[in-house]
Amino acid sequence: MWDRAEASLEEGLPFALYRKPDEIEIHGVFQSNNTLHHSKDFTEKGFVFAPFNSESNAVLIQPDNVLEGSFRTENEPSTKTISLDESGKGAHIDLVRNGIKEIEKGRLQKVVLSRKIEVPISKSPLEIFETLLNTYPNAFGYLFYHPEVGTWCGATPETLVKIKDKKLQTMSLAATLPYVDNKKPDWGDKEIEEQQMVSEYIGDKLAHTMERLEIDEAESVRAGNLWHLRSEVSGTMLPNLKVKEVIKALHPTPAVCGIPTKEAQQFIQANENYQRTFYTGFLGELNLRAQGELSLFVNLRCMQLETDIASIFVGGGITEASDPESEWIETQNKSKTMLGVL
Ligand SMILES: C=C(O[C@@H]1C=C(C(=O)O)C=C[C@H]1O)C(=O)O
Repeated sequence: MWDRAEASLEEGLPFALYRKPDEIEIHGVFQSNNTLHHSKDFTEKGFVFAPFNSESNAVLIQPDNVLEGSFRTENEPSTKTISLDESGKGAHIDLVRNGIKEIEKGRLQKVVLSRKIEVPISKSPLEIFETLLNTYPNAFGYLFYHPEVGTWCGATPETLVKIKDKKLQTMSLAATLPYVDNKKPDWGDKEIEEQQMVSEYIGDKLAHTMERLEIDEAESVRAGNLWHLRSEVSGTMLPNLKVKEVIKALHPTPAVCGIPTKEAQQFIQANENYQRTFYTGFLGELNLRAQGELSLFVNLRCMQLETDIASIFVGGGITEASDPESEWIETQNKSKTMLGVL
């Protein structure tokens, strides 16, 4: 599979390699020509790669060749010290301040604001991906390539939605604290409320589409060097509900956009200093195992790889209680997930 991926990179042919959280199998979806396909309604078969902007088309890699292999994780001792760069601090703090002002004016309840960090790289995409798989066995790890889209990889802790036999699973994931050895996180009211907002939003969005819907209590989950708060959400879809409607209801959730969605989207578009493209979009398996079965993840803790440079994308949820300096530190901490594999 690795040779095949290497050859596809050389020949400019699209593919995706991925490993689901806590699994050992690696899957490869390879397309045998370089056409740029899109998914119209998520009934197609393949690997989907969708941008943040829900109005734009989702890219589809057609499964001309599907390969499976296993990957034995070697726990690579992390000898690396990650050096963080303070450039971009002023701009990010201003962005967060503007977000807080907008919330104070009553136009928004929450908005997720992000930035892009460019770093030089010397490793190949496959080398980076291998390190990523070794470093983050609990994440959804992927490497995506399409000559017209670019090369992306990531290790995301967040499920957008899984569907099988009309049973649906998703999650409300928000709030962040750094991981400290042998210590449980001590969540403040700001974090607890921030995550509850996401849970309530998902509940409201899905309620009318489900026969039954359960939202679990929030629990602390570790994602690399970070903690998050997560509630698992599960339900049974109404018989005639289409997958497209579920995705439309869920993407983008306030874990990556804000509340209300449209106003938050507009604020992000007008104020962030770059284009998110596929960061905070979603990706994963579409009808590959069975029609109506999918496993999609939110594109977080990710980066776009170019020949000598990687662009790492990081953001955080802003509410009225946010402190701009802490939000800057949070994005610095989040950047360590990808910096750690370069
Ligand atoms: C936006 C990101 O992460 C999201 C935002 C979080 C937060 O605001 O605390 C936590 C997890 C994710 O839902 C990111 O990692 O870039």
